[in-house]
Amino acid sequence: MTTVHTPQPTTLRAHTRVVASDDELLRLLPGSAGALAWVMRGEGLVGWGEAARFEPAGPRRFELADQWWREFAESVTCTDEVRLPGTGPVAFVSLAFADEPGSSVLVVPEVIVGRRDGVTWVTEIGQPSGGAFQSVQPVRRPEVVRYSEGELAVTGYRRAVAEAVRRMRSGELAKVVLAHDLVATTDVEVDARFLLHGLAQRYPSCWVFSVDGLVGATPEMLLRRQDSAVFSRVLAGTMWPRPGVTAEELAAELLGSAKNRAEHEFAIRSMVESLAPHCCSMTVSPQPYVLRLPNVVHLASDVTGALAEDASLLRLAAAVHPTAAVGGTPRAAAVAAIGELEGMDRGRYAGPVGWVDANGDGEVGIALRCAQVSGRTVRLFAGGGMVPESDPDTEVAEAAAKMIPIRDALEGVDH
Ligand SMILES: C=C(O[C@@H]1C=C(C(=O)O)C=C[C@H]1O)C(=O)O
Repeated sequence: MTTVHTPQPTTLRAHTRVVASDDELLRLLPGSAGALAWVMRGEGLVGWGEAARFEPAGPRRFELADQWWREFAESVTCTDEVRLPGTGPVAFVSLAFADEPGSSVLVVPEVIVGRRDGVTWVTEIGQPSGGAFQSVQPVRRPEVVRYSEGELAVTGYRRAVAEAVRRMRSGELAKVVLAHDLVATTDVEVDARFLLHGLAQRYPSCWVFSVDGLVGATPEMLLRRQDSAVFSRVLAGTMWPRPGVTAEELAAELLGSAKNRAEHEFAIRSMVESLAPHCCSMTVSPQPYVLRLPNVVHLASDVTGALAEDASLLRLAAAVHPTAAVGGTPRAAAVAAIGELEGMDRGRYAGPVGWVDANGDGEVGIALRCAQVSGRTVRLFAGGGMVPESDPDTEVAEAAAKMIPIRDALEGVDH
């Protein structure tokens, strides 16, 4: 079902102006409820309040989202004194991984504060109650965090991986990305800002995000569109630190691993093949490089393209989602196997998350290293790409390594 909450868009006005502020964007979020963010190294966008919301669902969710946003943005009377990507009205977006149930969300905040190349602006949409800048409520931290199994326990995940490997060895599939969940329960309602602050501090090379309770720090840029230029950072192929192995040795091991190189190749190929029809030229890193994070290292490749047509970010995202970094190869068979073998609803995990502006520009990452926050309950997700050589125990360890960012942020490690 698709639901809309658009309070008389024809009456809405948006005003963007420069503000003299060097406050950290994430520290401006006045409260946890409705906190919206897309920030890396102090730049990006934060938002709060709700001028409009749209919840598309099902296989047409991208198209419905794109259409709604275009119509909404056109109906807003905008005075933009800054004119940069992300100024004027913006929708924060978070789309479901799967077609069913496929609950996705677009939120247009009443207040957006953005920063790019040191320029800080505020956009007010409608008449924000309480004005643009509100007093910031103290950030709550949990004292107790208890973990329990989610919809797919570790034992079930190990079994799902073993079955996927069996199917791939019999030639049914080439790659499939499986995931499982974990539930954390805390003593007080989780403050999205507490997670965001911890993630931003420890993962400066990731995009920290918060959209409608989905909070995380993704290292993977699905697509950035700015005018006719598109960019993607594709990740696939992962190792994690072990005692006695230096960072250099780990990076060399990853680059030399045929299994990880094969996983990476599938992901790159899926991105290139689905983006190429929309581009007149494309370049791909000649060799993957190693992206080092505190918890894991990944094989990474950058893809850039020049658009051949005026396709919005959401239309392009529809074409490339899910890449074989989070789906598999062949795509349709992999998505079907994910539904069957996981037997859980991924929700918006592994879907596109980010923002779009009125020009159709914006950024969407893949919602990874994230959790769905709801009151005192936090549902964490992580997984990995399977190929015929995958080992179930190693895959269980990989998913555990990928849950570290959210676990540390929730437990307040180094806060
Ligand atoms: C599926 C996840 O990550 C994806 C899978 C990877 C892999 O299999 O090596 C690496 C990065 C991501 O594209 C996750 O973080 O949950």
